[in-house]
Amino acid sequence: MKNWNTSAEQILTTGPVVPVIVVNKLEHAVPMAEALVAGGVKVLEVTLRTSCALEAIKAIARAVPQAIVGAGTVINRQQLGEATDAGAQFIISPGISESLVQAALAGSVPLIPGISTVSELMLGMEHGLREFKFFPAEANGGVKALQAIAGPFPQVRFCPTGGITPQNYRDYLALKSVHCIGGSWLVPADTLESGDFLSITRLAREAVGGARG
Ligand SMILES: O=C(O)C(=O)C[C@H](O)[C@H](O)COP(=O)(O)O
Repeated sequence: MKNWNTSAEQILTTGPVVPVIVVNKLEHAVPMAEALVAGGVKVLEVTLRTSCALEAIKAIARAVPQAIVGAGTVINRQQLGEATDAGAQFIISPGISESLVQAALAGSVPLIPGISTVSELMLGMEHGLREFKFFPAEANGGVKALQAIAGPFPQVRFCPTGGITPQNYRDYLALKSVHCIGGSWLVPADTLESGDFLSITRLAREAVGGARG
């Protein structure tokens, strides 16, 4: 039984785009989150790829209550526990494993695992999950592949991620099976590194605006 304090659906239907973020310097975390929120993007995936990622999640959770901050690149039980303790409101994984799903089901925040095959999707569905990341979206066949995979499972919804760009994201959002998309282009490494938070707000605003149009 899931005992999550929110649902994966709630997270993925908050907005059309989820930035996939790599924070290298802790001091960037809060102004970056504020910049994204100012641009209309509330759901933030901070990847556990850097040494300050957990601290970044903690800082955003504390200082930017309008944001819904989650942890990405979570690949095992230990990281799931650490991210939840840091205040992550959801967990995203590039893939799916039995032990990660078990850990998530025993925890308090939603897991959105990555799948790239029908069999992985079925593994998640066996545990009652209905929301998944489709990763790596473009390399795995893009919109066509996702449509084919989703075909037999009308109740399942996705957040495609990996190779999504300002040029192709609307193609994914047009699918009924897609709640939102994930992308790193919303927080470019050099933009964050130079502290150009106005550009981050602009990218967020453009992405949200473009999704509606
Ligand atoms: O870190 C994770 O948990 C991942 O699953 C990988 C990310 O989702 C992609 O690296 C984002 O892809 P791009 O937008 O093409 O840069």
